[in-house]
Amino acid sequence: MLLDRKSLWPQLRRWEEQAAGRDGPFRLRFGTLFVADADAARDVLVDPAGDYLSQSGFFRLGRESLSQAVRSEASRELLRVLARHDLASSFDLDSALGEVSDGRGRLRHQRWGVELVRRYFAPVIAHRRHTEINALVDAYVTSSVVTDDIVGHVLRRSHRTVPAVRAGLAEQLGRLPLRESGAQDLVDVVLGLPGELSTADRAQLLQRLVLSTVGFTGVTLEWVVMLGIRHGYDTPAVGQEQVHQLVKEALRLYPTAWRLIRVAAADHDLAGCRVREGEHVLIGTHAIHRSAAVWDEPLDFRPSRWEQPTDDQRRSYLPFGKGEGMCPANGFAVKALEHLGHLILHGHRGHVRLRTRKPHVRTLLAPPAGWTRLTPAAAPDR
Ligand code: HEM
Repeated sequence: MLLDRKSLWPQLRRWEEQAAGRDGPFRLRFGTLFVADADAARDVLVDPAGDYLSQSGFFRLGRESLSQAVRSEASRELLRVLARHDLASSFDLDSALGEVSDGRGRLRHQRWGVELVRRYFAPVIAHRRHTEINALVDAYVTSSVVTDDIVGHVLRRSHRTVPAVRAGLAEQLGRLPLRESGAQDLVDVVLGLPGELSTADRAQLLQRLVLSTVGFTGVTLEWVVMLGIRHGYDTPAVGQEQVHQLVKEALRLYPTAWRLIRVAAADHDLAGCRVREGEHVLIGTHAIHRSAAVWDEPLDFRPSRWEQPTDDQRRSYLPFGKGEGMCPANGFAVKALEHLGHLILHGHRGHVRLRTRKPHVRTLLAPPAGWTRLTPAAAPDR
């Protein structure tokens, strides 16, 4: 059911329809509680009563999350690393686009965004001198992030190359000294994490950080560019503010992180529904973002709705989660998307060809299969 190779998009649409007809959380066929209401989602994510296990999608080893203290320190360190780099000035878009296009100059969906963002974030992920680590990160991005998390060809297990990549990263990390003068990249961040962590543990954490950094941002970039082209934003006249609204609206209608999962730590009530200890709760960000009770014409792609969002809309907007597990890099990710989105749309005319109209949903909610072609705008306008 949930684990076959197909896109989960029809399933998501069914859940959205079910949610529209209900007043509160409801159980899915396989028992998980589905939450499609912003207030209930906040109760779970912010969790003032401590009813849920403290979980992290990325700061974890296997299923075991790192302690909240370590996660907070790691998030702070991550933000310090991000602040050290001026990615906007060091990035060469044209050569990156050339490298990620196929032999016929096309950008293939469910792949190109991740490969481009991998290049954009290269100085953040690992310094250029870490040649081996960079080669392993590249292998991980193409084999596992694209294949497992976006396209989803593999059932349950990660791609067969993942253990070898992890072992290689562990070996490389084991050779590096801990930097005394503060972290410069994600390699330093994982090396500096406190606690009894083996190099294999640190390698696993590095992989998850690469997935969060590159996977989510890359897929969102594909949405921004594809929707931007379809709605006429691929013009030298496009402004930063328009791209800002475009990014916000892309993340509303197609939230890359389409669901957040938590496990109940104790029996309790949630929005009138009894939740049992150990039960899984799935917060359907996509359903919250498409609720007709909150958004006018929710299925319409309308960036102008962000000119004056209501309080209710602000509260119901959760593309980066909420509470202690919220994405620490949310502001940074939006800035990167605005920068890249503007660079691409301002400097090119685009053409999109889709093989299907339906988004592709696995771990991430990605654009439909197909491709985008970019043609540089006339020289004086660039
Ligand atoms: C559009 C891009 C992005 C989206 C949509 C996104 C989304 C999310 C979401 C929804 C969560 C919370 C998961 C949960 O509560 O279960 C999260 C957590 C996280 N994100 Fe992001 N993210 C993005 C970009 C980034 C980037 C660029 C980085 C790093 C530079 C990053 C690093 C992290 C980390 C480390 C966590 C775990 C925090 C913790 O558990 O304490 N993310 N992200």
